[in-house]
Amino acid sequence: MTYYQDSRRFLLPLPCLSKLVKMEMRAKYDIPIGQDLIPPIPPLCLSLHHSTLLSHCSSCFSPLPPPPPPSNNNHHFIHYCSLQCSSLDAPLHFSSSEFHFFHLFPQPPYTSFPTSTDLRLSLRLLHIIQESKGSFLNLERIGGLVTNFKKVMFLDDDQELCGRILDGAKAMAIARRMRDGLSTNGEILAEECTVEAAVICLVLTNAVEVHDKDGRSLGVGVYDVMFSYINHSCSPNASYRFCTALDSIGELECRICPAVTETGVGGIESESIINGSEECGGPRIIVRSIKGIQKNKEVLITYTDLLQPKVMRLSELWSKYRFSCCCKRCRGMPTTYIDHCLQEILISNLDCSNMASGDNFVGDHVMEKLMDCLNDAIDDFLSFNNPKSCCEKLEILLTQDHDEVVLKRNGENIRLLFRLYPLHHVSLHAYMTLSSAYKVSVSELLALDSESDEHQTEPFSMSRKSAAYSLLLAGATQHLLESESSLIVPASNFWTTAGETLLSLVRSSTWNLFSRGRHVGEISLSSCRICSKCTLLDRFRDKFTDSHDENAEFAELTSQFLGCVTDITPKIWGFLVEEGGYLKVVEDPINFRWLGSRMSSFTHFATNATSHNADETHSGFEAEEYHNEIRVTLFLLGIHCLIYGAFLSTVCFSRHSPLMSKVESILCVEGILNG
Ligand SMILES: C[S@@+](CC[C@H](N)C(=O)[O-])C[C@H]1O[C@@H](n2cnc3c(N)ncnc32)[C@H](O)[C@@H]1O
Repeated sequence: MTYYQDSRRFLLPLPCLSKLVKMEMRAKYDIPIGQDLIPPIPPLCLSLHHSTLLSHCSSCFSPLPPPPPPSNNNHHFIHYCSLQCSSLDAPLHFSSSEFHFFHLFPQPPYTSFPTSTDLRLSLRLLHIIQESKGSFLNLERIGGLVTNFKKVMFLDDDQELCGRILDGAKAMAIARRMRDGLSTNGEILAEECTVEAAVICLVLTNAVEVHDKDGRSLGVGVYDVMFSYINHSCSPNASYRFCTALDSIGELECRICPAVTETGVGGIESESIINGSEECGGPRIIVRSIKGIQKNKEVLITYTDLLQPKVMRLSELWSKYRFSCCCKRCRGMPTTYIDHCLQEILISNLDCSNMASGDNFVGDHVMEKLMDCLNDAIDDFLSFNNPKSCCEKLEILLTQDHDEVVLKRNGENIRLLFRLYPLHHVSLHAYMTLSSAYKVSVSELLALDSESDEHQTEPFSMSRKSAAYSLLLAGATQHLLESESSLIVPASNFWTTAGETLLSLVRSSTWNLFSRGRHVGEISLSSCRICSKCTLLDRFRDKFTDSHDENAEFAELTSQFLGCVTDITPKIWGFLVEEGGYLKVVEDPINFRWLGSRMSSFTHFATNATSHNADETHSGFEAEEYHNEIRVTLFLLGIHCLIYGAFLSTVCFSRHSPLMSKVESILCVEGILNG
């Protein structure tokens, strides 16, 4: 064995540096959009986050009833929902030395990458591999799974990460010694915990966050090669979801198969591959096509947030997975439309057309400044429980000119005046945060005083803003989806949220204030005709079944939906944005043609904003009629958004998706579906 001496004086055995095998998954046949590609796969092993240890079963991840108050007798770190789960998982908890790890480190000491959860998962995995007689001769691939060990520990210049992995490996080794009744006093040398370090690298390379049906992260898991061989793309053709062991009944053929992309010494012996046990009660993973995939084409998922601009995606993929993405979206020359929008800023005091092509001096400084402002506002909301201040800061971030002194390549200092582009990724984050921060402010205000008229107008104005921002976010994502169809996953969430927010505005009691003394009876919204122009509701009632051509159905329903919302939105947008602020700049949240003309002459951006005083000429009975009409139109729009969001969720996550059930129950409450 060759030894390698690195700058921190750790002595590690240098693994074989030969060319490595690279694996991927390919489609066995032509596969249309919206198809499950593999049967649900059980996990190899799982670990709950520290924050969910008390609330969820450590074996099957199902929610537990609230725990009894702590006593001297119930000082357990992990809990189970049943005897069956306990008998399945407790032996691994003890024999992997996870139990001893908890006793050594009752409070999670490792908070950054690798976290204490990663280390517990690594202990479990190491034990499972040893029990299945797996080999540790090739530390680049253990149990069939790639570790990136050499890249992380030897070739990379991120010494901090390498140091953290070694610290974690030592902590694992101490827990394992304690389990074996050995002394834990002496210092553990790096060469004594090489295998532990390699398993941590395996976990960092292959583990996925496991979510519950509401999208909350419960813990992390490693799945076998059928999932772990799937590579990343920023323009993926597949998504994944989790289901319980009970949900996964029924036979499904595997439509994808492993393929070797680069062969070399140290290939994969089929007997060294480990598989998850069907007995395991933990969440299964299923992969699904979100685009049509041709036979023999590679199946790809995303490892990162696709609404980030290229530079942020590349940096995250490098720091977490140690590769430079060369997918078609990252390679695009010139930059793809979506990446151009996500990073575009509008400079008002420079003639950009006169800038030399090497003058890309704006990027990093400006991005950092914008991200700082965004994070500061989000902190006010989430850490300091001050949604109002968050909204104020974000409205300023979106509306005002920012200035920044930057250094040009030629050493010259230049003062830039710039503003966010409405489709910039910081703008999209701001819309998302504003929608929920206004919603929370409404509940807080109503909780204070819901009686007087005076106290109803402010929450009503905030409800309008919340609805407007959620519609703008969904519309902006749909606009980007037209050039990058893998955005279907966020689009599904955003349309559903927009639908819910619009319906909650429709149900606001403040509408009665517009009745001028006369009581506006609850207008029977459910009895108004839903829509004669599209088949969305009928298709929803059929649960989007019986399609003979999934690709064509997707295109058809999208076009029907866009046709309807493009017609409906201008009738209510003026009303939603009446309160002013940044929203007044947005001419239309669905059809972004206005961006072209408005953005090319930036100086007109703020001053030319459309005036939406839609009801200034209305009074008395007219005003009442006007508001009833607005309310019905908002309702109609909300229903369209909900149904389309549910449709997209069936494409990404099947007809049994949680969003589909949520929309079903909302439509039942609204009287549109029979319960
Ligand atoms: C979960 S594994 C995927 C399967 C892996 N290719 C293998 O050979 O087993 C993740 C690792 O695969 C590699 N990988 C995944 N997507 C990639 C991409 N788009 N470009 C380059 N390497 C990629 C990286 O090394 C990454 O850390």
